[in-house]
This record gives sequence, structure tokens and C-alpha cells, in this order.
Amino acid sequence: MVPDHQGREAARPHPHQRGAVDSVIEMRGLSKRFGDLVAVDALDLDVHRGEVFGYLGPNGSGKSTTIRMLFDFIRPSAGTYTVLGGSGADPAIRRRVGYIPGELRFDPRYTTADLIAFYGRLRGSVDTTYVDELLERFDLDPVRPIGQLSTGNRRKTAIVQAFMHRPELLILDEPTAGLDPLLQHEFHQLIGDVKRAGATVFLSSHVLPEVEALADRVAILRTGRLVTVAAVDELARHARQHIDLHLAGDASAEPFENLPGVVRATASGAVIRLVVEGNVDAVLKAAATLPVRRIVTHETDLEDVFLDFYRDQP
Ligand SMILES: Nc1ncnc2c1ncn2[C@@H]1O[C@H](COP(=O)(O)OP(=O)(O)OP(=O)(O)O)[C@@H](O)[C@H]1O
Repeated sequence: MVPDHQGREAARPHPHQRGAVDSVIEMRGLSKRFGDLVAVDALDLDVHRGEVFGYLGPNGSGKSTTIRMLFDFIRPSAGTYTVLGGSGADPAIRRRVGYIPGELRFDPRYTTADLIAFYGRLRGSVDTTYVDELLERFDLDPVRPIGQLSTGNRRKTAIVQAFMHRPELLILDEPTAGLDPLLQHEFHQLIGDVKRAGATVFLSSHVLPEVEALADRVAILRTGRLVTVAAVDELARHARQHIDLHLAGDASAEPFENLPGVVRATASGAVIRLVVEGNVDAVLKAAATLPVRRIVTHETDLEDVFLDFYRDQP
């Protein structure tokens, strides 16, 4: 049992128990109302140690509100959470966490070097060689006042301050917003590096290919509610495949129309176009009875799967 941030006792498996998962973020019934608006609605969510966890959802679905509750910037209307077994507002916990807020509000008079010195003092010992490496990696000039920096350069400062103390947990709210593709790539490399070193990453992002490439699991939020929590591999298995069969003569979609997994089957001229969800076995067996000259498959598109969850569904 561990105390949650409100001092109550919450059940948590011991990390060394056989088969037990060590959760570094736990949310239980976590909710936030703003007047009549339910911004976050009874979230139950665990982020496991060592994973990159993608937190997705349309604008206004409650992602930033969730993250702001984890640091006690705003208080939950109901429910509880723990971050590294305690409160994200506790300075001892904060030293073990790196955070990039969605909205960067640095004092424009300070330089990146000032900020790094400030955060270094807050966090105790910081490896200055690693800080220099990060500054170089993100091509940051540490002596310019933040007020003179472009949006992308401010974002780079936020990345360096979040990673500089090698935190065991990173909570990142749209970290690559405003970064050019080269620096996005550098950021993705950095996430890979810290993951290999054992860190956990909770990543809110609108960049679906980024989440697809980086995340082990994702949660998708819509109007404050979780619509799915799943492993990216598992979602990929449900991703739709597009298969075109080029036949020797005129084609008909009819043999494919009611096959298991076939979402759509159309024919035009000598080509049958199929959209298949999951296993393609039945499609291949049916194709084997036809004079197929060429099969063209298009890469499965996980983005479609994400988007289906984004859209309002009955
Ligand atoms: N301080 C506040 N007062 C009133 N309403 C708020 C406040 N903060 C957020 N909201 C509302 O709560 C809902 C969730 O907002 P939130 O910023 O958490 O969404 P988000 O998923 O992070 O969106 P985005 O992807 O656009 O950043 C929205 O309807 C927003 O207008």
C-alpha cells in the first residue's frame, strides 16, 4: 500500500512481485469539471515503468487537463492519482520527473543558460557534460534571452530542461509542436535513448506517425473519456490493409464481398480493390482460384485506426 497525493492509501502491486507491473502513473476515477463542463471524466489509467505511453485525442479532449492534474497545478474534482507513488507536486518527486508543458511560459528576460542553472539548482546534482551534449544536439544558443527566441527554439529550451537531469519519468505535453523535421527527428532519437536507459515517457501528441513510431501503448481520449487503451502492436493488427488484385481478364468483386475481414470490395476493369481488416487468409484463398497476374498491397495505415477512435462513434 502506498499513500496517494491526498494521503490516502492506494493498493499497488509491489514492483518485485512476480508478474506484477510497476506503474509509475496511476489514475483512479480521475475527473475534472470546469463549471458544467466535464473536461476529464473518471479516468482509470496505469502507465508502466519503462514504456513510452502515447496520450492522444482531439483538441479539447482533456489531455492537458489530465497532465496539469498530475502536477497539482489544478486539483481533481474527483478521483485520485499517483506519480512515482506520490504527488507530482512533491519536490522530491518532481526532481525525478521531466516535464514539458503544452504552453511554455518562460520569463522572456532569462536566457536558456539561466534557466538551466535554475533547474539544475532545483534538482541537485546535474551532469553538466550531458547538459552541454543536449544543448549541442538541439543546436541551442544558451546566451540569448528567451524572449528573443523563435517558438521552435523555446521548445528546444523546454526539451533540454526536461531531460537534463536524466529523469526516470518524462511527462511531455505536445513536445514537438513547432519543431522543424530535423529536430523532431533528433527528439525521437532522444526518446529512444532515454527509453533504452530505462525511463518511462508519457507523451501527449497530435502527430500520429510520431506516436506510432515511438509509443508502446496508447490511450485515446474523447470528450474527457478514454475510448481505448491498447498496445500499438495490437492496434496495428487491426489496421486495415489495402490489397489490389490485377487479373488477366475482367474482374468482379463478388467472390470477396462476404469474406471474413473484408471491409470493402470493389472492381473496376481488371482490378479488384479490397480493404481488409485483420487476417488476410480468406482473401488469399479466394484469390488463388482466380487468374491473378499481380498483387499490390499498400502499407497498413495505423493512422486510420487512430482516426476512427477520434471520430464520434455510436
Ligand atoms: N481553466 C479552464 N477553465 C475552463 N475550461 C477549461 C479550462 N482548461 C481547460 N478547459 C476546457 O477543458 C476541455 C479540455 O481541455 P484540454 O486543454 O485539457 O484539452 P486538450 O486535449 O489538451 O486539447 P488540445 O489538444 O487542444 O491541447 C476543453 O473543453 C477546454 O476548453
